[in-house]
Amino acid sequence: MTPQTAELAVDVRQLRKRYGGVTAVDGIDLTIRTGEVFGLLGPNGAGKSTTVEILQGNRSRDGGEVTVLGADPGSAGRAWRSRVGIVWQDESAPAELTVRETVRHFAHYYPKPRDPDRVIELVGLEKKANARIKALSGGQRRRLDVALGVIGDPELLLLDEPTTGFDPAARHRFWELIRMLAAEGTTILLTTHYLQEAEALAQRLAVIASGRVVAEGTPAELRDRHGSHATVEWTEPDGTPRSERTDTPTRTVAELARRFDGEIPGLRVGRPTLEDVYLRLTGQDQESAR
Ligand SMILES: Nc1ncnc2c1ncn2[C@@H]1O[C@H](COP(=O)(O)OP(=O)(O)OP(=O)(O)O)[C@@H](O)[C@H]1O
Repeated sequence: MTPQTAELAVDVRQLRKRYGGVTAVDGIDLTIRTGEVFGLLGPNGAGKSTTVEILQGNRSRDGGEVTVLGADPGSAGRAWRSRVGIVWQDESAPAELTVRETVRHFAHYYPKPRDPDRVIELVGLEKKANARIKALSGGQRRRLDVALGVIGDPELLLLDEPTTGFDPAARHRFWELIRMLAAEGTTILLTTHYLQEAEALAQRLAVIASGRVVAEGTPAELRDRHGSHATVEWTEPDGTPRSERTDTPTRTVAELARRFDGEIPGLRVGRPTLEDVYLRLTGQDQESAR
């Protein structure tokens, strides 16, 4: 193994997966460095879940090479599994058990688990520690799923849409948890539909559409590379609102300042958001404009 590959927690080359006549993953390359938080973005049906399931070793592939923590997930054993944290979307934990009983029960599966009560607190379920699973709300249930994903103190955490169904406070609490795990050195891959979430958490992102990577980089790189124009908005003295798309907003503002001889009424300079870039990259900007 070269030093470079040793630094990679996930190394995917030309991954392919078909379901009958449907090509779900069409030659994806992905590298995730050890200790990095990596976001996988893409519209419904882009191939995100399929990719994550292959990385987890829960789905076979039709082509390509996949290395996760130094092993092929298709053939890796139990010791490898205990190093990878997975958050299931349909966890079949027994509904009659309480939250604390469930987390303690799952802790037994791992050689070096985290403290169950600490994990319950981390996901914000301390007030529900003695509640039965069947009495949890959907969002509380998802938080329990996250608790079960991190109880084994994994080196790599694979999260497929972890915050779907969370209220805003729970989402922010989850972000804190991810940041804390990342600060402790956990490598994290998460798929999400929330651009704000990707931007808040991920050091690098890949955008996939129709089973292919259409862009990869830091959120700032994606914005700079794929969303060049800024928009300058102002109001004319007769009250008419005006706007101009430009690559040189500073020059536009300077010209306006000269013309207005001082304050420019209604001045706003907008840069494309990651969401604008994402919609363009995935071909959804035309769709949403229609
Ligand atoms: N078990 C399956 N059998 C047949 N087709 C499947 C199966 N799982 C996924 N697909 C198809 O493969 C493609 C990729 O699906 P996948 O679930 O990986 O996308 P996704 O990016 O996770 O979407 P979403 O954001 O909606 O969860 C879709 O066209 C989907 O219909």
